[in-house]
Amino acid sequence: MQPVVLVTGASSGIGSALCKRLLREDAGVRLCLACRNMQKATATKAVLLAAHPAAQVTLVRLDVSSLESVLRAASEIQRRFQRLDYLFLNAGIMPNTHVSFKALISGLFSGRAVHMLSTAEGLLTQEDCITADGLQAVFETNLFGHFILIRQLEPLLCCLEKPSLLIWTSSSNARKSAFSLTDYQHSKGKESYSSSKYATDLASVALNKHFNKQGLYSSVVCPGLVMTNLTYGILPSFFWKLLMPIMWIIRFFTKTYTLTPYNGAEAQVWLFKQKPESLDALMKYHSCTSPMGKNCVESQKMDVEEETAEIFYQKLLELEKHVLAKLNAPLSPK
Ligand SMILES: NC(=O)C1=CN([C@@H]2O[C@H](COP(=O)(O)OP(=O)(O)OC[C@H]3O[C@@H](n4cnc5c(N)ncnc54)[C@H](OP(=O)(O)O)[C@@H]3O)[C@@H](O)[C@H]2O)C=CC1
Ligand SMILES: CC(C)CCC[C@@H](C)[C@H]1CC[C@H]2C3=C(CC[C@]12C)[C@@]1(C)CCC(=O)C[C@@H]1CC3
Repeated sequence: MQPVVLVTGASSGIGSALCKRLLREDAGVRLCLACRNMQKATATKAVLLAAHPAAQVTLVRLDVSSLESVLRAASEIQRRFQRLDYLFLNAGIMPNTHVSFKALISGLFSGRAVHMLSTAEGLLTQEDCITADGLQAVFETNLFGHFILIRQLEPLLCCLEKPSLLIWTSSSNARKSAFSLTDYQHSKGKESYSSSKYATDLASVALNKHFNKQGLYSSVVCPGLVMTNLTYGILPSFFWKLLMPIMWIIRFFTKTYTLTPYNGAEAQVWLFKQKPESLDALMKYHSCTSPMGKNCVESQKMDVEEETAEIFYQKLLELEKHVLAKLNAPLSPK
């Protein structure tokens, strides 16, 4: 049986490159692109089919920042497929971002320059907003919408005979100090992206604890710094083009400047080839690119405590109960 793979945010950047690479690995995969913009999704599908005319590529409309859309997409996916082998939780936003050039310049002359350039620690702030569901947009898009999707798709994901794998696109910008259990949506701070990505790491750890015995595994990847619409929202694309020679030089000091979506998808493609049971729940898998442009994957232990992950998971379940009751929707399966 050919694996069924669903990718959220497949219409551009890392998600779209991942789809291309998955078909190159195994032209028989049954690929479902879950996207909010059907025009962009159709264009991506056409590109995939041009390279692999016999490929099985379908589309499903999914806006992870709308619970109604998530519930509709989940029931459509359940109608179409009997199981899901891989679920790539990749859609993400980093809206209204400001770069602190003062921190950048002083950081460049400190002993932490390489760390700063690979994690963006202390460099970025965001202005977040509230969605129609009454949740913080970055939290709902990057984490909670995906969490509800997983919970709704449990019947397709939990099978002891054949394990399934969740693969979250996290970030080197995930930071413990940006996250708080008392304000896990990050409504008060200005680092909603860092907080949402740290929350992703916590959720993945907790999902492993609760679902491994049911045949569902979860892993986290970090694509490195990649030129996509997300990064073009931080600085304009012409600016990035000017910076390109500097970024190639930075590659001599850190392998995290993967720069292209193809390179950025390395860890996701690597995970696709692993046995879910063989993965370490506490590791983050990083896409890396050498100065010569050679790709590899490196694993690094996450800065996550299992007790915090469990408390956060219980909070996510409480919020799920609350929002589903508001929508008059049945609770996800136990
Ligand atoms: N670029 C980078 O340097 C890094 C990126 N990442 C992560 O990689 C992931 C992919 O981002 P990247 O490829 O860089 O950026 P892109 O902006 O190119 O891709 C983001 C994708 O997510 C989709 N998306 C955004 N909001 C929603 C939503 N509400 N519902 C459904 N889909 C949505 C976008 O859809 P649409 O095309 O309609 O906008 C797009 O397909 C993100 O999770 C990001 O945080 C992590 C580390 C570094
Ligand atoms: C190349 C430099 C001389 C100048 C670029 C400075 C900053 C704009 C960038 C330095 C580190 C970058 C970074 C990201 C965005 C751009 C930087 C802040 C990310 C936050 C993008 C999204 C992620 O998920 C992680 C990236 C970490 C590094």
